[in-house]
Amino acid sequence: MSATILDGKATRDAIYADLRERVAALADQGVVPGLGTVLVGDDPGSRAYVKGKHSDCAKVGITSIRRDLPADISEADLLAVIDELNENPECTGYIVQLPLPGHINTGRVLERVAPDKDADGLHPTNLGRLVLGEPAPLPCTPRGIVELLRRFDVPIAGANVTVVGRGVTVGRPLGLLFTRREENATVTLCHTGTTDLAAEVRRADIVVAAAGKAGLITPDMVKPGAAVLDVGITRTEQGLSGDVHPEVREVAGFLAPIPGGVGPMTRAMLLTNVVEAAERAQAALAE
Ligand SMILES: Nc1nc2c(c(=O)[nH]1)N[C@@H](CN(C=O)c1ccc(C(=O)N[C@@H](CCC(=O)O)C(=O)O)cc1)CN2
Repeated sequence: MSATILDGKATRDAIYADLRERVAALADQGVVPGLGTVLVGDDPGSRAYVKGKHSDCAKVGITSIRRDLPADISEADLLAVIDELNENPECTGYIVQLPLPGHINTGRVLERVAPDKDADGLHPTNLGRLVLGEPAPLPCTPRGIVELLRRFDVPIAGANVTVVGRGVTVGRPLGLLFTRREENATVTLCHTGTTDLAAEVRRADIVVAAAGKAGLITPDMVKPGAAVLDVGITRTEQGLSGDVHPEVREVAGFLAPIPGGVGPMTRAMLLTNVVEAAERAQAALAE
């Protein structure tokens, strides 16, 4: 039996149809959401992701603002760009594309983003709000994963979830999301110090692989019928590889593959965060 594919592209298209209507409703009230991106250097992957974000904005009717900066920019000059976007009224939300070059302190840069303009949900204040269960923009990949599972009716409440990878953009915030009351799952967060990864994966109803190690999750590690979501991307001369071995498709009940699974949802959740922030600001003005 082959897994049902969690189709991120079709789901993203449905989300964009809804966002287009919400952006039009905001425009009727004189509000135009604007997404800014800050890209440092010329890593081809990061360039492609930023380009994708701007083409998505055009599809939905969001204004886009680009700040493409040289790889050797000083941290002080980068912080000045952040300050400018914080003040720019056309930019209602923005992101700093990660990873940043090694000479820049990523934490210091993300902390400088105004929390109300943090479209990525990665500002410490917004991560703190997530811990506290307060409304906040949610990190895009974790939010996209939960949204994809919901839309395909994969049961989350009561599920045992194993997340492989403890990075700040995926693994850690995803653990927080799955354990909120709304989701009510039980999470095991695995990392390089996990002693028996296969055992942790084998007892999971939902597996999220975000380690960046091609083919790490093999069919023998997966409980038959489990939902498996691939997030780790490794680029080789032969093309893209995910963390999930291709033969997992024969064991899993649901599979979010690379490409076409979680990635398109990451993009869709970014625009959702931007539209929601504009709606919140509009509602506050109307009060
Ligand atoms: N500031 C941020 N930086 C990064 C994030 C993030 O959410 N915020 N996530 C990733 C990169 N990323 C978006 O920025 C991203 C990664 C992958 C995809 C995607 O659609 N992937 C395709 C595969 C094609 C490919 O990667 O070449 C897919 O899975 O179908 C979208 C966005 C790190 N940085």
